[in-house]
Amino acid sequence: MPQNNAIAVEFSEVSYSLNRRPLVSDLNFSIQSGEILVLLGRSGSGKTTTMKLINRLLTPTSGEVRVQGMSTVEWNPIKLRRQIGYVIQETGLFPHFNVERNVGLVPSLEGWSRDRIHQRVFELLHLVGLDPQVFATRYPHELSGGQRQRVGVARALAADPPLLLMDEPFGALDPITRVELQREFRRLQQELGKTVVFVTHDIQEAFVLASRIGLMAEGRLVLLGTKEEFLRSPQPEAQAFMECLPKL
Ligand SMILES: Nc1ncnc2c1ncn2[C@@H]1O[C@H](COP(=O)(O)OP(=O)(O)OP(=O)(O)O)[C@@H](O)[C@H]1O
Repeated sequence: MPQNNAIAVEFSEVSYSLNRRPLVSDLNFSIQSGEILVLLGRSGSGKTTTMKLINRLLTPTSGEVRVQGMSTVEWNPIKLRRQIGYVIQETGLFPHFNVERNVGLVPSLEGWSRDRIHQRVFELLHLVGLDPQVFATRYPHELSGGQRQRVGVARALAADPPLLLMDEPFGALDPITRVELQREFRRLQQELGKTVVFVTHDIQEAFVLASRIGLMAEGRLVLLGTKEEFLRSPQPEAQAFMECLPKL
């Protein structure tokens, strides 16, 4: 179905308002297949809203978001979301399902056989660095925060979606586990070649992960470019973020 192999997602003149108050405005940008686009911005700048416009948790007030060349409002929302893995800070794991059932959820909704699901879950747990023999039967409350995030990533990858949306997935972790997961995630992404949109307000995380950084301020995309372009930019919000770097 992709009409343009190079472009996974395209925002065209997109604005979204709630009670006439614009939450994001005039978004015009494309996400290339296989890149990690990091949306960076301070709290309330519109990052999550932008993300939710991709998987149609929100629809634009004006303009169009195209996924694989087709407007999100033309997609069947269920089919659209099956193309898109979603990882959020709280992971959204079901507390009464063990790890195997949580990771195998989408494949089971898609009608895979039990054997195939079992095999896939074990493969994915390996991939995210969890021993399936140890973790498959555990429940979310029996895991550390970092382990839960790994399960969240495994679940998002389960049905092999081409696109991953990750909203502050490592935000609640201690700094060492966080850096570890960032590095592993980057390696995993290179290996699997997924397109990733990653939301953070941490400039260091943006620099570790990004193919390109999209900087948001007050609901607008004020800069979109490589790390080098970001470093050279005179844009005041980019400068403000860079001033945070030495403190780290
Ligand atoms: N359901 C809602 N009702 C009212 N205002 C909302 C709603 N959702 C978001 N907003 C407002 O929209 C703006 C953008 O929110 P958004 O969650 O996209 O920001 P963000 O950059 O992801 O922030 P954070 O880093 O704190 O998660 C904020 O001012 C927020 O208060």
